[in-house]
Amino acid sequence: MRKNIILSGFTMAAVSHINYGMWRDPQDNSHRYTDIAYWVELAKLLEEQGFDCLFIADALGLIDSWQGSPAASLAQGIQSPLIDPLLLVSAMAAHTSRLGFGVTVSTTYEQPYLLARKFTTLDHLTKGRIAWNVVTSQLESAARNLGLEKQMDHDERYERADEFLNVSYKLWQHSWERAALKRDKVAGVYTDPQRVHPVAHKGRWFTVPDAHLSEPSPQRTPVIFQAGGSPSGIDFAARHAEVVFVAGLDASGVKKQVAAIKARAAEHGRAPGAIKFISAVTVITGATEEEAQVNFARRRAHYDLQGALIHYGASTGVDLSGHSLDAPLEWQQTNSNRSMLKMVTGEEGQPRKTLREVFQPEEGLGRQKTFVGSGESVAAQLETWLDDSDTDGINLAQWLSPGCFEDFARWVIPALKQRGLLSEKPTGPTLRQRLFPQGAAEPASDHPAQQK
Ligand SMILES: Cc1cc2nc3c(=O)[nH]c(=O)nc-3n(C[C@H](O)[C@H](O)[C@H](O)COP(=O)(O)O)c2cc1C
Repeated sequence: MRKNIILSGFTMAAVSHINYGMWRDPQDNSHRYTDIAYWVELAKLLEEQGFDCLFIADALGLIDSWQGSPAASLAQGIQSPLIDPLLLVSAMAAHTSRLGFGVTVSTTYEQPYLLARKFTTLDHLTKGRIAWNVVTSQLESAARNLGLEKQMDHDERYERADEFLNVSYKLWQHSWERAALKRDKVAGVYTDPQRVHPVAHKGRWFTVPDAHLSEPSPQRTPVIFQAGGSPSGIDFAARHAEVVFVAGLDASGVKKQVAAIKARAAEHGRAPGAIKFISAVTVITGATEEEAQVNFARRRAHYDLQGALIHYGASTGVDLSGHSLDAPLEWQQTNSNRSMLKMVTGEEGQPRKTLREVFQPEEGLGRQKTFVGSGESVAAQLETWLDDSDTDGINLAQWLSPGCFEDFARWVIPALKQRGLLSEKPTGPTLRQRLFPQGAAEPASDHPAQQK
């Protein structure tokens, strides 16, 4: 039985993430996303209610594949305007002591030497509570504005990501011995230079000859989160991820992805249990079943179906503006997010779903698994979902800000506790030790970060 499920709050530094249209609800606070007090309040709320981390998605360009223009996404606030999530963390860290922060950064447009320093800085400032959600990006608009004519090829992006992480591991794990830090005021020696080593990396994408610029932080390597489930994404996750964020409409589909990643991880020599899995879910709850249904009706009244299609089209590289809601979507090889596309088009030979079935289901809100009901009812549904999908926790999508987290904390968390699903919350000092209570602050010995 699960005794310690992972609770992560899922949002983006924008007025609307995947809660399309909710910003119009008078009770919603997302419009305050440029106010640091908004983020501090959110972090404090999640920490007080026992969440393990705040997971912040990101994108690097405008959402412009709807009729070839960003006009609709700008008008409807679909993931634009958008600010930089990494810059929010230190303020939230200053007001919390236990909450982890999983921040999305793409390997396609960064340099490892610079990004490794940013994560080391945040690991120091959070005292070991930072995680990196490693993505390879999916938007043509990002490529165009970051020096490329078009996106790098899908699988090539993962090859670059693999080298990116290997260089980063050298900087984080192998460049500085902890004993290098003397801090000897009398002798006037801060660092023993003999114990700081150049990483001497020369690869296909990156050249980093020298040592890491920052001293080692509590976790050294941030906890590695990953999201992306194409064959190359699965292989990447199996090698590097410690937490995988899986997407899926049904438990059996998610379970298959989990099994595929676990099997591949074993081939890479990683121990069973080396990777934890979370999936995105939406929860609409209340004091009673009736109140939950009233809240659900209210969310549906604000739900922006076109906004959902605008975002999904941009992520998958398909312009859905001319596509009938009642026609199934055909699989096509795009250079964007392939697992997200397959979620709707299905595998060859499977019955395919229409856009309406996926994005405006009777019982849900958009393409996340949705649970509606009283706290006890949601806790029961969640337990079944975790068992059937073989996942370790949830990434709870923020539908009403911050009301949906408050409702979850008030009604669902006590019911989860009663079921024993939160009965062994670890108190380890770092995020990695809370996620893997048997382990250390630094990555496990079978993780590639530890291989020289
Ligand atoms: C559940 C999930 C969440 C994702 N979140 C992000 C994100 O926040 N930002 C981003 O650039 N890419 C995101 N991606 C895209 C992937 O991380 C990946 O970099 C790329 O688009 C290829 O995905 P694929 O392997 O599924 O084809 C996400 C993918 C999945 C499946």
